[in-house]
Amino acid sequence: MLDFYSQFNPSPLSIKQFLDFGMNACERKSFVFLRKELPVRLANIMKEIALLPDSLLRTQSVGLVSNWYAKSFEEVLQFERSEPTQSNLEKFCSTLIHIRDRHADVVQTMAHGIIEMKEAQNIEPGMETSIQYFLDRFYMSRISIRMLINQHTILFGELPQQTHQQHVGCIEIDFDPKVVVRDAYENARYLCDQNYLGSPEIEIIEHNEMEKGQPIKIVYVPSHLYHILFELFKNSMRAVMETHQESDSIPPIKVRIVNGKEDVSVKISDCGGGIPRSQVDQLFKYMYSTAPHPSKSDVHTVPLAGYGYGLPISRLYARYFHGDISLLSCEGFGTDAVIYLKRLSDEANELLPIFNKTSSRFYKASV
Ligand SMILES: O=C(O)CCCOc1c(F)cc(-c2c(C(=O)NCc3ccc(C(=O)O)cc3)noc2-c2cc(Cl)c(O)cc2O)cc1F
Repeated sequence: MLDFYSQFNPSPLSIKQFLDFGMNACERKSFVFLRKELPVRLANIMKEIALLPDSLLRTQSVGLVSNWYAKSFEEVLQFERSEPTQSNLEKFCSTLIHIRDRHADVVQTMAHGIIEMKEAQNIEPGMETSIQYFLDRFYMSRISIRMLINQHTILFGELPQQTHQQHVGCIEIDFDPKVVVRDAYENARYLCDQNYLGSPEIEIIEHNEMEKGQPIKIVYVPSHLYHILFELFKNSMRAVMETHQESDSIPPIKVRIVNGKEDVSVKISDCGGGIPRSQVDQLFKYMYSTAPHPSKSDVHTVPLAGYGYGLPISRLYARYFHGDISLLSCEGFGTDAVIYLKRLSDEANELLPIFNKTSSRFYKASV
């Protein structure tokens, strides 16, 4: 069955398609679409997992993740031919929730697999590139599968559909990015105060070149933008506090939100001393997570640094709907991080990895 479903390409949806479907959502149509699309997306990435270098594939952690995918694949397949009766629709919904919970810790578990592999043997040069290639595709696929599951379970799950018409599933229509900028800043600041007994202030400036004087509103997934901003604020605060331990005046973090024709850009500027140009690319690497691995500290002192996966995965969230993140550091002064989000929802298409001969040839070549 894996071979059967992996021969289909995943079908990318745009935010506009998510919206149009969600506005007058029909559970039966969603069920018929997902019972095919989810196995296609799962099978595509499971074929890539099987192509991983043995030293990684054989680790306990990757074995665990691989089993979760196989089990979830089987569970969705049970609905392949079932009638869309009310009870089957309910069973399908609870199966999706069960699958989402099973895969909650995939990121940490994969990170642990990389650590296990590093401990077991030294890394051949080509390996780092193929693991970077794989993890970018693997996490992008995971983001897309969780997006489909969230849309279905929010639209048709038990939870009473939120009355405020602003939401369609996890997409917000009339979304003010300032709200999530403040949210992410406050939460990062809380951790910063705990770690450094202080934190930089924030200044938010808006430029709406398209509708002068109007507040900037976008159609986006707030939780995705939150994930990106929380990560960037943590990094900025860490750099600023590390370089201003002694001095009593801490320079603020400046956020500029700009509404352009193609993109809405959110620039985060700090005076954290910046990093050497040669080190910037390392920040996006899964293998060279800069941060020391968090000790099993008690829950309320969540370390400011995670597994060093925050930035690469944040970039995937930005790229998922064809946006991006750019890091522009001036060593000796500070760093600008720019988040680009597609402004028009019909251009914001899912960016999905496709398993085919080219991608599998990549693995053979680089191992
Ligand atoms: O997720 C995690 O675990 C956190 C993983 C990440 O942890 C980092 C972190 F938060 C902040 C920095 C950092 C530094 C720094 O640290 N500068 C001092 C140094 C000087 C020399 C060299 C060198 O020679 O290599 C490196 C750094 N300067 O600017 C940034 C900076 C980085 C990003 Cl992505 C950002 O959005 C804003 C920033 O201000 C580096 C990190 F790596």
